Amino acid sequence: MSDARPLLEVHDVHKAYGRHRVLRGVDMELRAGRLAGVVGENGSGKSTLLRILAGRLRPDRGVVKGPGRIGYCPQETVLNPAFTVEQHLELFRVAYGLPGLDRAHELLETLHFADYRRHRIGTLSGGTQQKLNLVLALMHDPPLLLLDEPYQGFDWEAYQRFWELAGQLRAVGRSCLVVTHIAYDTSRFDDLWRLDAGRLVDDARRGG
Ligand SMILES: Nc1ncnc2c1ncn2[C@@H]1O[C@H](COP(=O)(O)OP(=O)(O)OP(=O)(O)O)[C@@H](O)[C@H]1O
Repeated sequence: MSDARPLLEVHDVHKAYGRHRVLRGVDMELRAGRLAGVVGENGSGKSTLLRILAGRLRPDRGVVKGPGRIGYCPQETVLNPAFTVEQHLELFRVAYGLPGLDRAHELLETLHFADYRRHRIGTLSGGTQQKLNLVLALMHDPPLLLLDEPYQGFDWEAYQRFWELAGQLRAVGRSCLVVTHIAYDTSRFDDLWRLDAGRLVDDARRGG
């Protein structure tokens, strides 16, 4: 596959809530096989931007061109507390039109929570629910993943496993865009932007 065209192109995106102008001309290009980060203070508009990129929110102005299939992992989990992990996988399998759950089960192993397959969501810790949230966004193997604070609630081991998984995805040409207010570990990203005053600026503090 040619790498010439960006996987995601964002041009001059604006969004206001009433008079509160949150995004004021966001530009971005993301290529295949990249691990990208957007950092910014609480309330700077990171989740708003991600919702727009995921097609969940309409911008007031501007253009977003992305792949047809996107994996979106919102900050708040969208899980039903009465259903088990496996029932969630089955629901999403049908929604995505997948023939089976091999990839989903592989992801449970990678994130180390296969033992919870028959557990109801209401009995799981916040970190384990977040792992399922990630698997649901990933199980149809989309070329682009939009992850909003994906390691929220993770312990150190889960955090390491998340980055291993992100590395594996990058190696096979998938791209991840991670939104976080935690600005450490930024050397892990190939591309890093800071959302500041409604615009994305290249973050010069990135290491590596
Ligand atoms: N639906 C909404 N209606 C009105 N204001 C909103 C709405 N959603 C977000 N906002 C406001 O827009 C601003 C940006 O919110 P957003 O959640 O995008 O920021 P964020 O950078 O993701 O914050 P955090 O790091 O706290 O998650 C905030 O001031 C927020 O209060």
